[in-house]
Amino acid sequence: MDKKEKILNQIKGGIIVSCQALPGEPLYVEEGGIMKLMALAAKEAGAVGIRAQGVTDIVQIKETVDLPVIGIIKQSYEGMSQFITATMKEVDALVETGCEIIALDCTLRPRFDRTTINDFVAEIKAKYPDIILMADIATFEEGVNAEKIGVDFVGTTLSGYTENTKDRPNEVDLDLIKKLSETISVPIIAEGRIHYPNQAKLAYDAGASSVVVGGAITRPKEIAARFIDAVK
Ligand SMILES: CC(=O)N[C@H](C=O)[C@@H](O)[C@H](O)[C@H](O)COP(=O)(O)O
Repeated sequence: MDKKEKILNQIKGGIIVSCQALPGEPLYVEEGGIMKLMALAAKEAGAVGIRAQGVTDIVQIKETVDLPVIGIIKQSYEGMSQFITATMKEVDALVETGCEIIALDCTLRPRFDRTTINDFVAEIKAKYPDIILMADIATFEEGVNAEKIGVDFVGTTLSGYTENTKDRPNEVDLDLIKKLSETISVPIIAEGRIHYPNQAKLAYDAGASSVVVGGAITRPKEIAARFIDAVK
């Protein structure tokens, strides 16, 4: 069994917990320390993988739990909408951490340097032939394109967060999961706006191979707000 197949088997059918806090969020600590504990809690609960942001958190999480890690680096660049692992600089840093999968923005939005996502993925694969990539996409067309350029997983992460998808309901995009899973053969990772356990189940019913849940587990401010809004 090759590395990719092994990871797919590890994460298939389970819950990957996204453990992220960015500067400005209550659980963000520059020197880390919090997200590795979130990852430990996730692992003890039976999570099959972790998604994490930034070198500090990824390294600490890898020292704490022996689960496959999907690594990203969020970095904004002027004049560019992409901010999840947007350039080779972030890919290089993620490879260095040893995270098993690297996720990157694979939307078809224009890029600041006038390159295309197809060129960028080709460049990454030429530099790191064994790399395992997850494409974070927002639309069906982007998922189809991501398979064509040879990514290993397609994630619905960005549905609802781009100009042409911002009107979609604030919940998991089951239609996108279903349509993609009926069309492409690359495994689909359902991610984004899964707030309740039954939505994770519905994502599987729609054809996902794996499911990422973030804020509903690891962002207490978001969870508290949901309760507070409900009783207003
Ligand atoms: C759009 C964007 O920047 N998404 C990020 C991607 O890594 C994270 O902020 C999300 O928490 C993650 O995708 C999990 O989604 P949710 O927290 O909704 O379960």
